[in-house]
Amino acid sequence: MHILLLENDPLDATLTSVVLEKAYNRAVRIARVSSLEQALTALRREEADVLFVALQPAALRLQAIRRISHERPATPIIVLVGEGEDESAPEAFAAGAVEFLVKSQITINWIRRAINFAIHRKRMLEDLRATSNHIHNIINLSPDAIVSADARQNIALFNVAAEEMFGYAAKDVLGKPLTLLIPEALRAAHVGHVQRFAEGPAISRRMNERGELQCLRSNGEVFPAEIAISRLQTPDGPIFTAIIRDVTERKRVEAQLLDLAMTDPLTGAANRRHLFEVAELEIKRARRYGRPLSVLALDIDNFKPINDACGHAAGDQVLLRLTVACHEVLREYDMIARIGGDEFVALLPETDERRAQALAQRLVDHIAKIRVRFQGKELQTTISIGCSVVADDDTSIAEAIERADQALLQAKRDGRNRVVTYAQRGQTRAGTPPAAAGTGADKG
Ligand SMILES: Nc1nc2c(ncn2[C@@H]2O[C@H](COP(=O)(O)OP(=O)(O)OP(=O)(O)O)[C@@H](O)[C@H]2O)c(=O)[nH]1
Repeated sequence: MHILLLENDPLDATLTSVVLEKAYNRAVRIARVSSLEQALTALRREEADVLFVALQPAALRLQAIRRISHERPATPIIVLVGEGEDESAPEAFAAGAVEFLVKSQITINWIRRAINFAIHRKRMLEDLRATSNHIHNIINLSPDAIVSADARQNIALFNVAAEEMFGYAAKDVLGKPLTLLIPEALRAAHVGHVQRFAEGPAISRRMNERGELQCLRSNGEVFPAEIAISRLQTPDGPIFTAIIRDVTERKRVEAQLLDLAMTDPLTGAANRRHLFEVAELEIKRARRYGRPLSVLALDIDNFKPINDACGHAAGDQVLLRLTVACHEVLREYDMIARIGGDEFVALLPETDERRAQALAQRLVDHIAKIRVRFQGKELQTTISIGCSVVADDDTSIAEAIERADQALLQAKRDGRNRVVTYAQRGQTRAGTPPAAAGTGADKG
């Protein structure tokens, strides 16, 4: 056992040394120093198992404890004080001492127990400090924001990821209300959530069914986040810790994927799958309310020569412009889908045969007037359209599209740039002839 004794009263130093030697049957090495600097020099040369600090007056003693525990955090410090100095114990512990003895009360057993306790306690404190540093590092390594709030819902912990996510420095938000991180409109609901959680039996859970919440950055931006919270009971009341994941990017990708799954990448029109999904719902709605539903099958006339003469890129521009033209003529609740190379289908809710034919004719007329500019050239095209109405006994939209296709073929045979409507019993009925395009058509 190696003990360092920092004592500026030589007589007391001798008395303490005698007790220590007796306590350890002389199996102890005691080094005596009388000033803080000497103690530090001795400790730098050789670590002591225990350091006794018995300096007088109290201020000198306190200063020594502070400095040594700062510079030599692993050294267990036992404070020795004179009679009547008991009240200085809390200060000594706060400064870093682990044990406190009054000189006149020292006995052999007492000092042995105090040394054992001091060594043990110091080790525990060191372990605690290492664990706490470790946890602190993990918290700051986390890519998710970790934010704790005290019982009054003031921010008590704000990790590095939280600083980046919310745009605040930890020092600026510690002690501030947690609601700082919640959009104003949701603050009351949030406080309710936390209160219900505080009163409930669970110690950890996701914030709501989907664990999702809207959060607020310092620049006012609202972002979606996934949140899990836990509650820790402490003597000062509960502490709530939230792990917050910014899901903005994930949501964006999800929306993009959803969009990709529903749309044709070249034109942005709906794709076949989406058309069929929407058509199924529209058919149900039309039957339930006894409303008409029509489909148009559209195809560009002589599209191949455009591709052949001007290249595929020029053809793509025509397809794109055709889609835009459809949106210009059709109503907001109509749907236009690209189902093949230059084949489109329009789904027209609340539209009977006459109105479908009129809309189709407007589309044919509109397209005929459009000129698509491509690399200094002006491309002109026309379209042909076949119309059909969804019949009561149709099992899917495919049957109505099939009939519209037959009418479309007839339109092609009749000379293109026109509308033909499929009539019952396989008949087709021509719409407005091309010569009269743009005149006499019902404008819907
Ligand atoms: N630029 C471009 N062309 C495409 C695309 N998909 C298909 N095509 C072309 O579209 C043309 C389709 O031609 P068809 O519909 O068979 O014939 P058409 O020349 O339009 O003649 P009609 O339909 O009889 O009036 C072919 O040349 C295909 O190569 C595409 O994504 N981009």
